[in-house]
Amino acid sequence: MPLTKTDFITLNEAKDPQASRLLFAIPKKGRLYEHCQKLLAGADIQYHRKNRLDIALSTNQHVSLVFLPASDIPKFVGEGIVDLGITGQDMVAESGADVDEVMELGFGKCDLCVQVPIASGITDVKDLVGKRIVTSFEHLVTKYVAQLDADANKTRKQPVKTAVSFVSGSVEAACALGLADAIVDLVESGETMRAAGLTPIHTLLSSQAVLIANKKAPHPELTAKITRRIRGVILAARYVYCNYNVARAKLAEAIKITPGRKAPTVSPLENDQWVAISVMVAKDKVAEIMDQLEAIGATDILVFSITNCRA
Ligand SMILES: Nc1ncnc2c1ncn2[C@@H]1O[C@H](COP(=O)(O)OP(=O)(O)OP(=O)(O)O)[C@@H](O)[C@H]1O
Ligand SMILES: O=P(O)(O)OC[C@H]1O[C@H](OP(=O)(O)OP(=O)(O)O)[C@H](O)[C@@H]1O
Repeated sequence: MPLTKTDFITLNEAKDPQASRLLFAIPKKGRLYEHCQKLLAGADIQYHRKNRLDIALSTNQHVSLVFLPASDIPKFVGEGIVDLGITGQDMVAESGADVDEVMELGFGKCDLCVQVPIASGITDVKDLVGKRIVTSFEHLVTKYVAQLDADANKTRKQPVKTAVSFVSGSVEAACALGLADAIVDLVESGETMRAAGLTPIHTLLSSQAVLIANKKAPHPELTAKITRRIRGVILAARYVYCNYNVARAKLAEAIKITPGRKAPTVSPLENDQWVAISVMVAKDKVAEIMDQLEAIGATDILVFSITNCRA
């Protein structure tokens, strides 16, 4: 049985008679779990989780971590049972929960796609009208299909209805098992889809992990502090720190290549024909940028990873 707000309050008050802690929901397993562990460590939210317990009190912040299924987190946050949470945008959309999306976190990226057997030859979602669709995203798909049916029925004498059935996992097997003509499921690398002989014909939404908050959450200062810390960790993961020397005559070109987030730091060298530049560079562009710097004669190009930052 899920823990109720009363359970949390009892637990909090027993541990902390001064004030209740901020309740922060984290996926208890699955694709987002390890990323969340890294985020918490980067934000220095320390805790000790006892074996099999789904609540852990932070030892250095006024926070209780609550480990929940990713699919339940939007509802818990929306209803104010917990104050903050991390889950996928797909889960937020499916739940219909009214939450504040505070920040995209840059991991857990995937698309929710309509997929059909390659052998079916179907290329248009309109051809699924009146057929059977299996999915774990029952609400989103029912809404989507209702619109498809409504459009199709405008021009039909006999109205048709597309059937949507729910399965909780292994959705990709539904067509091969004869349960469905199409499925709606998440796709990242496409490996699962291809292995099941399926092909995508439409994307319902693109998703990534997000930090969500209850709209009337108490503890606004602590929420803002945690948000700032998480933003710092996310930013640090996207950038590297680059240091290099370049001839003063090439400074303008160098700044064009590495403009930095605001502007690069330019320091004089003992040799006044040269300057040293320190600058943040997007991690996914660093190799290209190093090539360009070399091409203008920059030397001693060093790249460092950033463990944390505030920008
Ligand atoms: N292949 C994938 N690549 C990237 N992100 C994914 C992938 N599959 C799922 N996700 C993201 O991770 C979230 C959790 O998915 P996961 O399969 O880990 O669920 P789970 O822990 O089994 O969930 P639950 O037990 O709540 O059903 C999804 O809602 C989605 O946002
Ligand atoms: O495009 P891919 O990289 O293959 O990823 C897509 C798969 O990942 C998710 O399932 P997951 O592996 O988390 O297991 P599940 O089916 O038990 O949810 C999703 O439901 C797909 O099946």
